[in-house]
Amino acid sequence: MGPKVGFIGGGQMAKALAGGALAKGALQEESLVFAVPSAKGQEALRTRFPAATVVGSGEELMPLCQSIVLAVKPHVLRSLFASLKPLVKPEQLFVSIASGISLANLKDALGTDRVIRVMPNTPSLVGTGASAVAADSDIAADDIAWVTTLLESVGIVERIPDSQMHAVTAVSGSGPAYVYLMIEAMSDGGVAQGLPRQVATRMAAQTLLGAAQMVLQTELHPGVLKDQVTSPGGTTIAAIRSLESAGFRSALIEAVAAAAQRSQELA
Ligand SMILES: NC(=O)C1=CN([C@@H]2O[C@H](COP(=O)(O)OP(=O)(O)OC[C@H]3O[C@@H](n4cnc5c(N)ncnc54)[C@H](OP(=O)(O)O)[C@@H]3O)[C@@H](O)[C@H]2O)C=CC1
Ligand SMILES: O=C(O)[C@@H]1CCC=N1
Repeated sequence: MGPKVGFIGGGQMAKALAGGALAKGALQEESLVFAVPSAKGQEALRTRFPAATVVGSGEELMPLCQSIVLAVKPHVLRSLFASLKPLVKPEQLFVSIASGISLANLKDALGTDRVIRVMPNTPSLVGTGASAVAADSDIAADDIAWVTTLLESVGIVERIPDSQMHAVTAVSGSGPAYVYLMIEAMSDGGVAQGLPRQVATRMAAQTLLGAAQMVLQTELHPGVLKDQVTSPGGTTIAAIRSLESAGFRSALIEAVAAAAQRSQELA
């Protein structure tokens, strides 16, 4: 068994990352330690990860782990810094997934330079995550490699400067929610046209998946791919005309701007 990997926080995102990495063999369940305060949360983690260690607080977890993922809500993390800082050892690596807390703040609050900031997203659970990694230039190559390998086991990874974290949070961190909204709405449209709900949702979801794969695999501009679907005088251009008049593109651009602004406010 390798060095222990701790998760302070065991909610949606910690479970998505740990579950996805376990499924790909990038982490071993016996090496995992989770810290969550509630008995209910602890029980859920013991059921989900029976070979992992579950403790009640970050202070208990700290001495057990070599690498520690900070996976609590940003305001909770801020409240934990004072109790975690005295327990930090120079050999420990910290990986924060909390939105809105900069690398500089994290390093200052933890009293160590061995900090990497990551913005993952929930599709990591099924191996199709999109994660951005920010680290200062003095971070060891081994530390970056460990985090990158972990995240690549659950999806794609982009290295970005810390200053772009608000933008990435708005596009890929929060982005799955926008896509679920679109799938739900397309499904509603299908139901309105007489399709059974299950058929409509499966067709809508697979259509988004297929279109996304076309963008990633062909590397063609999305506009070129859109033109390939759009026959002159056909059904698709009728739908696009309707979407444009409803401000579909502008709504998405403004949604990303709103999320980025909220990320800045939370910082
Ligand atoms: N959800 C998402 O799509 C994404 C989230 N993030 C970031 O990930 C972080 C976690 O988000 P998410 O997983 O959604 O949050 P959840 O609300 O799902 O989980 C929060 C977890 O924190 C635990 N917790 C609360 N207080 C403490 C404490 N004092 N010590 C240790 N653990 C505690 C909770 O335990 P209990 O249940 O016992 O209260 C729970 O397990 C956030 O900072 C968020 O910004 C980043 C990218 C995407
Ligand atoms: O909504 C949030 O604040 C978090 C950050 C990115 C996704 N969920």
